[in-house]
Amino acid sequence: MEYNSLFSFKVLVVAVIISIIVLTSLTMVPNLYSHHVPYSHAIYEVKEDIHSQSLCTDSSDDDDNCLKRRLPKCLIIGFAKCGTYALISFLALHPDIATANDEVGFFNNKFNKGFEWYIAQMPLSKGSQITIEKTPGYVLSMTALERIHDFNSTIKLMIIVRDPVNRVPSLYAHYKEKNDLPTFTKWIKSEEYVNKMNYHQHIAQVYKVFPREQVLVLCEESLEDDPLSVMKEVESFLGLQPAFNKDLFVFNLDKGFYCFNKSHPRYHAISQVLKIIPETGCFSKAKGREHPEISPELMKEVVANAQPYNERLFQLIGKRFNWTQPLMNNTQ
Ligand SMILES: Nc1ncnc2c1ncn2[C@@H]1O[C@H](COP(=O)(O)OS(=O)(=O)O)[C@@H](OP(=O)(O)O)[C@H]1O
Repeated sequence: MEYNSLFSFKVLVVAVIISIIVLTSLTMVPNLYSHHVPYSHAIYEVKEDIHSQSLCTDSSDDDDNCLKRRLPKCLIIGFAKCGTYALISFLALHPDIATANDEVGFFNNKFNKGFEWYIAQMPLSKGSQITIEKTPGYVLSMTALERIHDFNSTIKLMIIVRDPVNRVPSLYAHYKEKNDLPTFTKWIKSEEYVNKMNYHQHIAQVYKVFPREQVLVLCEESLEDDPLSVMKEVESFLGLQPAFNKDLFVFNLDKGFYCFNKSHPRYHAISQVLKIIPETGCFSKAKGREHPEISPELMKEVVANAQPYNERLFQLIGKRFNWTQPLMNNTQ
């Protein structure tokens, strides 16, 4: 009898302890939909929750309590090898931005999959967040641009360009990994190469379809040298509350590029979904590749070839970038 009551008492104590543990842990799990959760925490939990299923489907798109996949309100449409991945990844640090992880290629290559498929490629987001997708090939296709316009004529577009002197070797290194290319000297005589310098022609097409105020043209060299100032420019273009600051980025001497500041709390929220080396907080080695060695003579040729294209670009967009100039005749 005595033994029985002692046993019951022990069971009761264990039950009470378990209940306390369960209740405590439940109250510690932040509730995404609670207005008591500090704003910034809730947002980063949303980003961490990026791979889970849609949590609501019927509410209005603007509903901030509704976590679901939303169609993009901004696209990074070009150009390949101009820092598009660094751009979208750094933007993911903003609490009001949700970014698609991979290049979706919907408007140029996968349009027949339909919008249901497209939306399924998007990250989970809250109503107040802007979803951004990047596919550098969109800028090269008039069909894609027209489809984007039909989809949303007020969508914002970002284009990032790079000094051809840097982009051309980057493209060459990229293609060379997959294809049997001629030597760099031969390649820079090819039509394919000449096309790669022709930002002007493609951006002119964009301006035929979209009003200029919906299109932001950025420069890779600025993103590389001073990511914060580029992020601020984008923040203002998208009409977002300022949330970027210098503590988010650190220059990594080994990599030679700005990387994420791993000790910043916002980094942890996005590091799971981006292609980042965990030890360094830098992008993988596919970003920041070795470029082919270019002789000074060849470089002179690349610069001279690019010059007229660059001028046309600057005229078109109404701003200049500090790109390589050909040497003056008397210093050659
Ligand atoms: N912070 C930072 N870290 C690493 N890399 C950076 C960064 N900022 C810009 N870049 C430049 O991005 C170039 C790759 O461009 P993309 O991401 O547009 O390439 S891709 O088209 O998606 O393959 C890549 O080109 P390569 O140097 O030729 O590899 C980089 O120069």
